[in-house]
Amino acid sequence: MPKVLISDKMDPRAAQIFRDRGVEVDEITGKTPEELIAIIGQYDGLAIRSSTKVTKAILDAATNLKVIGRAGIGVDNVDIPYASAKGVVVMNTPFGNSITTAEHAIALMFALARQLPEADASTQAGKWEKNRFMGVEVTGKTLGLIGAGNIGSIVASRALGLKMKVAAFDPFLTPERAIEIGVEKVTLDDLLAKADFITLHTPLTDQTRNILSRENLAKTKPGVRIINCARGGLIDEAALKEGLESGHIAGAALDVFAVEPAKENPLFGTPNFISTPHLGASTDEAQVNVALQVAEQLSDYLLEGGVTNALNMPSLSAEEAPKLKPYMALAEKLGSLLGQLEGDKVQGIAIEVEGHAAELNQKPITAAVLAGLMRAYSDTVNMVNAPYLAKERGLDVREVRHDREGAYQTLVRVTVQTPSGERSIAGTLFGPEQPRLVELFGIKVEADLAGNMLYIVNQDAPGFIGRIGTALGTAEVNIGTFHLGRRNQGGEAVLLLSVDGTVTEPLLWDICKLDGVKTVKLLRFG
Ligand SMILES: NC(=O)c1ccc[n+]([C@@H]2O[C@H](COP(=O)([O-])OP(=O)(O)OC[C@H]3O[C@@H](n4cnc5c(N)ncnc54)[C@H](O)[C@@H]3O)[C@@H](O)[C@H]2O)c1
Ligand SMILES: O=C(O)[C@H](O)COP(=O)(O)O
Repeated sequence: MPKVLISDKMDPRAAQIFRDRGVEVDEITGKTPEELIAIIGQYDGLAIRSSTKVTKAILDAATNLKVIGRAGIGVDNVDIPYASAKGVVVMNTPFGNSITTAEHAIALMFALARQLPEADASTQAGKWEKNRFMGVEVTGKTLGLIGAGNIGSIVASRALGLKMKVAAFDPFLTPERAIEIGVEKVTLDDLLAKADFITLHTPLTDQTRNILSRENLAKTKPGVRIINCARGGLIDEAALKEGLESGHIAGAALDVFAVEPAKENPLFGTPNFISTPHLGASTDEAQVNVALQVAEQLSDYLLEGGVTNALNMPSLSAEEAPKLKPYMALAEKLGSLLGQLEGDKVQGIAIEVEGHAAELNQKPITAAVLAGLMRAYSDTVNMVNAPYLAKERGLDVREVRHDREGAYQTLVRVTVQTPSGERSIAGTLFGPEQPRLVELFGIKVEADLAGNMLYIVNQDAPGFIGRIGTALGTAEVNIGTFHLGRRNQGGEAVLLLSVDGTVTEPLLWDICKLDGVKTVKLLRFG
């Protein structure tokens, strides 16, 4: 039974789903990194929100970890490149809290427009300062949206409902999508110049870090009000404070901070500044959504191999996973055969699919070929990290999908480029889940790739098979299966034998010395 740790506070329904699906679950929240390191080794899955920082040290200690699920959107608390290198899938729940966060941004916009927190504090202090709190209407004002993805577009729809104009800066927003969501697509400078309110909805990346820098804040319209419910680090907090103090910025509301938890922050106490403690996703509805989703996603992966909303692996629905499973087994075996025969000589690889295989998601097939190939020289490689390791090695990977009907109902062909030229092998599925090699370097064969096998290239000649049988028999090595193929009569032939018992180095040498033998190699398949 796989075992999952929930390490951040989550709706209790998450734990219930794990149990109902047959996954053991522990809820241990509020641990220090050291405490987490001490226990993480026993878990196959980790369910988190934003508090748990999944660092290199945690991942190094997580020797059984297969998947991390973020009940929420932002995954900047997870070292994704390192998780990928370790073969750990990282998933999030990209839509579960979008409405809630968009509503928080709108709430903060109103709080700024009418100075609600200050008015509340003053009233409850018995001051009744009716003339102090003069607000602004939002109707007819321009809302500048930085980032028009899931949350940004929901904010836009709410703002349009409030009769605001919405101008959006988002380099990835197409003109068609801008029309669809009713916003004007503008440059950042345009937005800064015309927005009465600015709201941020981008992830924190190298491009967005400090997007509201001192220089850009200076370009904003006098009296602008700024809202950030996305990520700390998008705004220069010191420059924001100065802008508020000078009056150029009429108000700012931050839900997120450069350093969290923000126990101390230079902005605290600044006039017209409102803060909430990263509450964007904190509604009953959103927390139920993300908790249920993360528990289902992690269970799907751990129990069935289904991959949803992964950030470092192609998606694979729980429905698709069983169809792809035999193909991934075939692909892994083909990759493994080439890895064992060609090893680190491989410079490029092409994975072609035809027939039934061409109707499926090709990414997992490719990942399985790469994992099999690279396992020849790395035992930590798996389907998650194989594409990354291949890229790191500078391996040129090509995927080809053929519509044509070939001799087989379904076929996966793998061709590697090596300094001595191209080498190609192909496999199919028999009946309907049995991986079978059907072509080996241009020679038709029909072989299961399983257990210990001997690969022998020889000159086709009478009596050769008898001599191999005698050599193995003398060494008390039993032949399990026997597959033979040849280019033409008397030409090059390939022999694939599955063997029981140990094939020693001296035995390999004895076979090597037999008349007509060109190559002998011991292969192992899992
Ligand atoms: N405060 C909270 O509790 C809370 C809750 C949920 C999400 N978030 C955060 O909100 C942010 C947005 O979430 P989302 O679901 O809308 O993400 P999303 O991926 O759907 O949208 C992000 C948008 O930012 C755009 N973008 C990327 N780089 C940009 C750049 N350089 N300039 C302008 N736009 C750029 C993208 O094109 C995309 O449209 C994320 O950072 C997420 O972590 C915060
Ligand atoms: O990215 C998110 O989903 C939000 O930042 C929510 O974070 P939380 O789950 O810690 O509230």
